[in-house]
Amino acid sequence: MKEEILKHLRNSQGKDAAHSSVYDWRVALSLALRDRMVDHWFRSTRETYESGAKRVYYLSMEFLIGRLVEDTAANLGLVQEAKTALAELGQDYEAIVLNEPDAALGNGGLGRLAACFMDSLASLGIPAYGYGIRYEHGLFKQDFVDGSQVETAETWLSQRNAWEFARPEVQFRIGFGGHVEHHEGKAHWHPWETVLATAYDTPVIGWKGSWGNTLRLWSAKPEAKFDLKSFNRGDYLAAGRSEALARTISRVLYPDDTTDAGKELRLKQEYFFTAASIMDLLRRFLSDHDNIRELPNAVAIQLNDTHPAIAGPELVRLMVDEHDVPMAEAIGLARQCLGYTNHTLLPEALERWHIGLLGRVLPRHLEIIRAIEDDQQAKHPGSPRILEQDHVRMGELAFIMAHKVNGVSALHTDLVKETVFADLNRIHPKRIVNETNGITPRRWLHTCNAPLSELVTQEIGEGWVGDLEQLKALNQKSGDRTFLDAFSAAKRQNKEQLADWIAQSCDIQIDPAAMFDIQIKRIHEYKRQLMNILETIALWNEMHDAPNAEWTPRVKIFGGKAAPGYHVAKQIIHLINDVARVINNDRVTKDLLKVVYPPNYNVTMAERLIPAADLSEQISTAGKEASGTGNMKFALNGALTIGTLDGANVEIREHVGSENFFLFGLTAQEVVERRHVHGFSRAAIEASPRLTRVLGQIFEGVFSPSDPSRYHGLIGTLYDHDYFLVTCDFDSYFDTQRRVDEVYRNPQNWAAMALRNTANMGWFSSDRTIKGYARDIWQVNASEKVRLE
Ligand SMILES: CCc1ccc([C@H](C)CC(=O)N[C@@H]2O[C@H](CO)[C@@H](O)[C@H](O)[C@H]2O)cc1
Repeated sequence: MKEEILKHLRNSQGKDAAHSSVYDWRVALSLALRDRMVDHWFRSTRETYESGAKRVYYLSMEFLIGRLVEDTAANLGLVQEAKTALAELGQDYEAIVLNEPDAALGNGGLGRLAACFMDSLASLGIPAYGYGIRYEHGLFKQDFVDGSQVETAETWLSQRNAWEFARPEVQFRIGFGGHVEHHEGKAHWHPWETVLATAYDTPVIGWKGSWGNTLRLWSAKPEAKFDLKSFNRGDYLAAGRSEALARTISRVLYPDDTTDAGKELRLKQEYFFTAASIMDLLRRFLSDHDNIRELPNAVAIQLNDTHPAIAGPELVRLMVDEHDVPMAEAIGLARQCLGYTNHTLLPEALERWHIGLLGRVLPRHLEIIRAIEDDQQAKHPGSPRILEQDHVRMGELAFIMAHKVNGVSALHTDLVKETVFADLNRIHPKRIVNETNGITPRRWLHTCNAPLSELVTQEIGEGWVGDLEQLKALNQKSGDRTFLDAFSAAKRQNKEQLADWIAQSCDIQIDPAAMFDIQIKRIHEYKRQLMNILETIALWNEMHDAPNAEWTPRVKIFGGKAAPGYHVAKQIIHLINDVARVINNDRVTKDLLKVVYPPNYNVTMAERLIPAADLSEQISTAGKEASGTGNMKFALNGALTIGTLDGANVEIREHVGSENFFLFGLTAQEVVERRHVHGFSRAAIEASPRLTRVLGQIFEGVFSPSDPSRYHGLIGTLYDHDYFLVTCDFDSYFDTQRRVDEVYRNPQNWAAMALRNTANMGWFSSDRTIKGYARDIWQVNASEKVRLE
C-alpha cells in the first residue's frame, strides 16, 4: 500500500512527499484504494455478461454518498493496511480521511437511502447500476449569521474527485422542445435544442470486496462546439452561450425536499438523466439481445420516487418510435420493467407538471402520456387520471406504468393504500407492496463507531457486518454487568470525542456525563423541531425555578438544513439559535442544560453525532414521516428513542420491545380526528400552563430582545393553524421526557435498554430491504459466487 500511495503522489498528483498537502495524500490514498477496486469491478461486470444475469437499474435524482475513503477501505478490508502505510510515511490517517469533501448529491432521506442501497446491492452481489446526475454543486453549504441560515454554493468538484472515471465515449444526445411530425403512422420528434449527456462512473464495491457495481452519473455538455465565429467577431458571450446553457442542466441540486418547485429546469434535469439512463441500459441490452420483447427478463428499473417517472413514456417512445413495437404492447412491456417507490404523502411533495410546460419541453412524451391514459381508461374505465386540471400527475403516471409500487414502512404503505392511491389500489389490489427502509451497517456502525463495532466483534465475531441479524446474540448480554459496562464505556468514549469536537467547532463546553439528546434531519414543520425547542424552554424554566431539585443534566443537539425558500423552517432555525444563546449563557442552569446547533449538517456530521447519542428524537406528527432512516441509525448505535407511532418507529418499537422505547403522542388516526375538533390547538394551550408560559416568553421576545416581535407569526400559527398538532402532543412529550430523565439516572438499566436496541436492530439492515425488493419487485438473484461466500 505504501508504494502504491507514493506512486500516485508522484505520478497522479505530481508531488514529492516532502511538499505534499493533506489533500495530495488524500487523493493518493484514494487512487491507491481505487486501484484495488478495479479487479473486483471488472470481474463482476464480466461475470454478469457471461451469466446473462438480470440487471437492476436504480434511477434517482439524488445519491447522498458522503465521504468514500473510510467506507471503501473498510469494504476492501484495507483500513489497518492503510493506517500502517500512512503512519510509516509520517501521515495521520484521521486527518487525511477528514480532508475528503462530502459528495452531497442529495437533500436527505431519499438520497441517503439510494446510497445505502448501492452498498447493499454490491454487498449482496446483485448486478446493478445506479443512475443519477453529476451535479457540479451538491446541497448548499449552511452557515448561521446572527442565528439565521444563509446558503452558499457547495463546491465538491473544485477538488479532484479521485473515485470517478470519466467516460467521454459514453454520450447520448438529449432533446428538448421542438415538434412532432407524424408520417405514415410513425412519429418523428424534432427537438428544438439538444445537450449531450456524458457519463462518469464510480465503482461501488461491496463488503469483503465481494462484488463491484457502477454508479453512473450524467453530466451535461454542449452539443455545439465553441462558436469560434462569434468569438472572432468579439461576441464572446454568444461564443460560450450553448456551453453555458448545457451546463445549467447538471449545474446544481434543487435544495427542496418536500415542495415540488415545478420549475422548467427541474423538469429538464429529470428528463435529462432519465432519458440518458434508459438509452444506456437499452444499448447495453441490445448489445447481447436482438428481441426487445425480452427486455423485462433482462432489466428491472426502479424509480426512486416520481422524479424519474418520465422513464415510462421514454421507454415507450424508444420502443414505438425506434423499434416499431405497437403502442399498447410497448406500454405493457415497459410496465413489466418498472417499479416505483413512494417516499412521501405530503401533498405539496407530489409532483404535477403543468400540461403546457410538459408539452412544450417534451411534446412527444405528452402524446405518449395521453396514449397511456387512454390505454388505462380502456382497460379500467373510471380509473384515476394522469391528466387532471391541466396538470400531469407524476404519481399516477408512475403508478400506472409500474408493475409494482412500494411504500417505505408498514404504516406508510397502509396509508398509501388508504389515501393518495386508494382508487388505484382498488383497481390494482396486488400492485402495492411494502419494503420497509433499511441502512447499511458498514457505514452506520462498522465504520462510524469503532468503539462499539470492536466490542461487538470481540463478543460475537465479525459476521454481523454482512448479516446484521447476528446482533441478536447480544440480547443474552443484557444482564451481564461486565459487558454492559464495556457497552457504556464505548458510548462514553464517543461522547467525549464529540464533546471535544463541539468545544473546538462551536466553542461550547458540554459534559459527557450529561444525556446527549439529538435531533438531526431536514428542518420541516412535520418533523416538529419546534415542539423539541418548546420542551427545551419548558425544561429550562423548571430548572431555572428550582436549580437544586434533582435534575438530569441534558445537552440538546440539533442539526439540519431548511430549503432556502421555506420561511417557517428558517424561523424555527432562528428560534433554536436564539434560545440556545439565552440558555447557554444562563449561569443558574449552566451545568444542567446546554443547546448546541452545529451548522451544515451532512453525512459526515451524522457519522460523528450518532455514535455519541443517548436519546434519538423521532417526534414527527403521526402519519407524516414515511419511514425515517435516522431513527434506525440511532437505535443501532445504542441510543434510546423518544418517538411517535409514525413511519418505521412503529416497526423499530416492535423489534426492540415497547419497554425499550419511549412512546408518546397521538396516533395517525387520532391526528386526523383531532383536526376536526374546532379550536383544538387553543384548547390544548389553555389546558397546559407550562406550554402557555413558554409561548408567552417567545411571543414577548425573551429570546429575541433585539426584535421582540420576531416570532409573533410563528406563535400565532400555533394558536390558530397548528396543522402538525405541536400543541396537542406537547404535554405527553414533556411528561415522557421526564420519564426519560428518570431512566437515565439508572445507568445500568439504561445500558440494558440501549443494548436491547442495538441487539434487535438487525432487521433494519438495507441488505434485508434489498432482498425484499429482489424477491417482490425485481425477481433477481444475487450472483452465485457472492451468495456462496
Ligand atoms: C419535488 C421535491 C421533492 C424532493 C424530494 C422528496 C423526497 C421524497 C423527500 C424525502 O427524502 N422523503 C424521505 O424519504 C425517506 C426514504 O424513504 C424516508 O425515510 C423519509 O421518511 C421521507 O421523508 C420529495 C419532494
